[in-house]
Amino acid sequence: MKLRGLYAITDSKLLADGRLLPYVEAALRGGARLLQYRDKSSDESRRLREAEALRELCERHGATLIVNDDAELAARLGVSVHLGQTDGSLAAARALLGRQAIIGATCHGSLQLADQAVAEGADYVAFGRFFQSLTKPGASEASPELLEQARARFANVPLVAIGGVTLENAPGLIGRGADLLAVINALFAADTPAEVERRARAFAALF
Ligand SMILES: Cc1ncc(COP(=O)(O)OP(=O)(O)O)c(N)n1
Ligand SMILES: Cc1nc(C(=O)O)sc1CCOP(=O)(O)O
Ligand SMILES: [Mg+2]
Repeated sequence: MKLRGLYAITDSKLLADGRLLPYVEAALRGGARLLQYRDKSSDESRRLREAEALRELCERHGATLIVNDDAELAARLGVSVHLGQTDGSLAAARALLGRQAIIGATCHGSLQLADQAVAEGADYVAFGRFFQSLTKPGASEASPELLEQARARFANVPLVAIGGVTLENAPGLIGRGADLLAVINALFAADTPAEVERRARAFAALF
């Protein structure tokens, strides 16, 4: 499967009070290709329930579900995983999830971390944050030039750009080589599902 396009990431505050499923479905209708379930709580039964519901939505819309941080939950559901630098080893996740799963890795602003992640079998590498992020203001920074360097270095590895991505700054990231734009606030901080769908369509049309 070609990894390119809008990569929507859930947020437990923006998608509270019954918004999770209608807003995610709107993003998928609008063309999001990947969906990351990002929930930092320790409520295991709610996490399982929500992830199962998201898997069903993704299946219906031909999108790929990726669980943030938690390779065991991903294995339980038979889906994919995204791991940060302190979220466990990529090799262990591969052993748990098998060859079919997509395993993504956070590489911050570092080509060296990306080299390591690719050597350990990551299916994509994620760089960020490129801009001010309302969701994760303290995330370490990456420069847009880094994307160009990564593009030149990794011909066949999909590159994800994350952190403060908006419809305004997205074309510059794609122009520098991003294959996937990972977006939370600029997609889901919306008053209605219709607005989420409109934004997702606009992001998807950039590719
Ligand atoms: C696509 C994508 N890129 C980067 C991250 C950040 O991962 P991490 O550094 O582990 O931070 P948390 O998201 O777990 O707070 C991501 N989740 N997705
Ligand atoms: C989860 C996350 N990781 C980042 C990183 O740089 O690694 S930035 C980020 C938050 C992305 O949300 P928004 O689109 O609202 O800025
Ligand atoms: Mg993490």
